[in-house]
Amino acid sequence: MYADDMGTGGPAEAAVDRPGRRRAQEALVGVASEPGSAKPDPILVADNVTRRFGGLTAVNVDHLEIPRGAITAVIGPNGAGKTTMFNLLTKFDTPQTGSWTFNGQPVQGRRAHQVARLGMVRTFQLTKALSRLTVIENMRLGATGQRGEKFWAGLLPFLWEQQEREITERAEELLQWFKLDKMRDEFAGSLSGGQRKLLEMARALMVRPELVLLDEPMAGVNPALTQSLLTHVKQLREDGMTVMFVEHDMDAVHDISDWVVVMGEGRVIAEGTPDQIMADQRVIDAYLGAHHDGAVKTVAGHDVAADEVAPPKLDREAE
Ligand SMILES: Nc1ncnc2c1ncn2[C@@H]1O[C@H](COP(=O)(O)OP(=O)(O)OP(=O)(O)O)[C@@H](O)[C@H]1O
Repeated sequence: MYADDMGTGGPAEAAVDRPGRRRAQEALVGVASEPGSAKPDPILVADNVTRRFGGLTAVNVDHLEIPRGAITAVIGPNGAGKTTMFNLLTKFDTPQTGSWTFNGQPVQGRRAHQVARLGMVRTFQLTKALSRLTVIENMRLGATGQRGEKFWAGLLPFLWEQQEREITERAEELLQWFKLDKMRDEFAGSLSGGQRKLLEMARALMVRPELVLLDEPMAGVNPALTQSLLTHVKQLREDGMTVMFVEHDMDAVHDISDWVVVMGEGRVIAEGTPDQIMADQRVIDAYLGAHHDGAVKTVAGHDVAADEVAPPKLDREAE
């Protein structure tokens, strides 16, 4: 895990070679580009997940497998059910039907904090950093559930103190990695929107997750911090983590993802590599292309009206 490298100046952010990326992409060679396709080593497998709000079916996913060690983007028009799906998978919401396993273990019957302890955590579209707590206090809260969870640690103060010390050390390391260490004692409310997104991601990592779900991590973040965020997400993959992220910015999707899941009206309507997805006529029709609902999209860093959007041709990440 990357935490071990962090004490010595942080992970190799500038690393040109990305074995994690190569591994993830090689593992996906030969995987069918179709909804519900089987993956060689899925970390998450979901079946028959439905969530209705009154008469509206927000999520209706027959089968979904998320490849381990890869970055999977979840894209789709507004209201497609992406956030609701994240809420369900991490038990922030309850479906009408469905079952899913994480690392082969059923998630049913567990609550959100227990799911986090299993190793699956999420961040939110609107950051949840508690503005009247300092940055370090927010980080320490991210470890909730670790603290005092062992019976003997609760009884023996020195064990508890040791755990507290470890939590603080990890928080300090993560803050350093995200370059938030100078803001350590500032109120989270005084951070910029982008810095709060970084804090949110750093806080999610407090529980040493294996799968991180990021809901629109780049939304509202200025270009300089966007790069930093993308670099951090790529580094998670290098450190062996699996990432799922909801994103509308197709540049970001193409830049960092190994696999793309497209949702429409609650269903998974397509899956594939970024190149396959951007050339998929159904996806162009449903989301990327002329029939999109008039929203403005970002292509190659420029905002254009949706009906001007051809399947984007974007520069690939430097190998
Ligand atoms: N708590 C709720 N009560 C009623 N309807 C809801 C609720 N949460 C979501 N919905 C509806 O479910 C549908 C899916 O919403 P969701 O937020 O999951 O979409 P999304 O794909 O994440 O959209 P966006 O890209 O705009 O964030 C929408 O029609 C939304 O209005």
